[in-house]
Amino acid sequence: MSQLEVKDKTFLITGGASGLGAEYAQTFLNEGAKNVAVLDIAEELGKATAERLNKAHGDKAMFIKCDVSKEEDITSAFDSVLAQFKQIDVIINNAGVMVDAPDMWRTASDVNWQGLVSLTLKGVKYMRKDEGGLGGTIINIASTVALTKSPSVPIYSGSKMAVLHFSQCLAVDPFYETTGIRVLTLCLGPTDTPLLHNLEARAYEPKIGKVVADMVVASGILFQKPSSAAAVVLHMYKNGPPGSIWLSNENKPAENITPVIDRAFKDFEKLLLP
Ligand SMILES: NC(=O)C1=CN([C@@H]2O[C@H](COP(=O)(O)OP(=O)(O)OC[C@H]3O[C@@H](n4cnc5c(N)ncnc54)[C@H](O)[C@@H]3O)[C@@H](O)[C@H]2O)C=CC1
Ligand SMILES: CCCCC/C=C\C=C\C(=O)C/C=C\C/C=C\CCCC(=O)O
Repeated sequence: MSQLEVKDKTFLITGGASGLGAEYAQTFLNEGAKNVAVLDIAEELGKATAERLNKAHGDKAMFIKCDVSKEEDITSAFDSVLAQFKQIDVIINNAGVMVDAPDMWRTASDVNWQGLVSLTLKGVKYMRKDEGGLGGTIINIASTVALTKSPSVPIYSGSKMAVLHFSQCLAVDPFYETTGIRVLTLCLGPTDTPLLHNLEARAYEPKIGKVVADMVVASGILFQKPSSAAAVVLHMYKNGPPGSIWLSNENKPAENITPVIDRAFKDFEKLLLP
């Protein structure tokens, strides 16, 4: 597969006001993206990010306040991006929160899971070639917690496993041949953003949170640089075959882990199929 162009493409990035989403916006504009729409619940931060991007890249970015856990926000933000930029070629479903605490897990699950599903479905409807669209790319952000067992954040981990499985099920052949839409998934390891601050308060139970937060410090787990994650997303966008799943961990280059996941599913099939 030849490399896909970033030039002339319009990106929609959720959770793009700060953290990794803002890093992805910057990276794709540096690569010549035509436009970037930043959707985020954080209004002041989002406006400031769009202003910074516009200063550096000449009015190519816009910010839209959007809480991805709210269906009406997603619909109206999607329509606003189309009204302003006339097209959407790439959606990066990046918005996510890691809080399993009792008063927060439902909202967090709506953001991490339902919001991502909703925007993916909206993107598919708009982009699909078999219904008059131009095709495109949808990048869904999962986590390495979808591949390991994290006892402190089982709800967050479950939502990321759901993201991974939803994306791979959606992409099964002949999805790409029919729609012209590449669905790509990123399993991201610990990366140095505010998501990893205040770890103790993020567990489903404070006692466990303290143990794990201490363990994370004691074990010296590397929090990779946001720029490493962005380099992997750029690589995936340019080179990722439809349905592929990627790893970004410990500042290493992009690794296509689709064969590893497929092998595991083949083992399940051996158990299940006659
Ligand atoms: N930082 C890390 O170690 C890892 C992050 N990830 C995933 O990467 C994605 C981005 O994470 P970070 O940038 O690290 O987090 P972050 O906390 O630094 O930034 C998250 C952004 O999402 C926005 N956001 C939160 N709730 C929202 C909502 N309801 N609607 C719209 N936007 C909302 C925030 O305002 C913020 O701008 C998330 O999906 C996260 O689960 C995955 C694995 C590791
Ligand atoms: C309450 C402490 C939670 C620690 C979770 C740390 C980061 C999770 C962010 C991710 O999305 C995935 C990245 C890395 C996972 C690394 C360690 C997880 C350890 C959690 C556990 O064992 O419960």
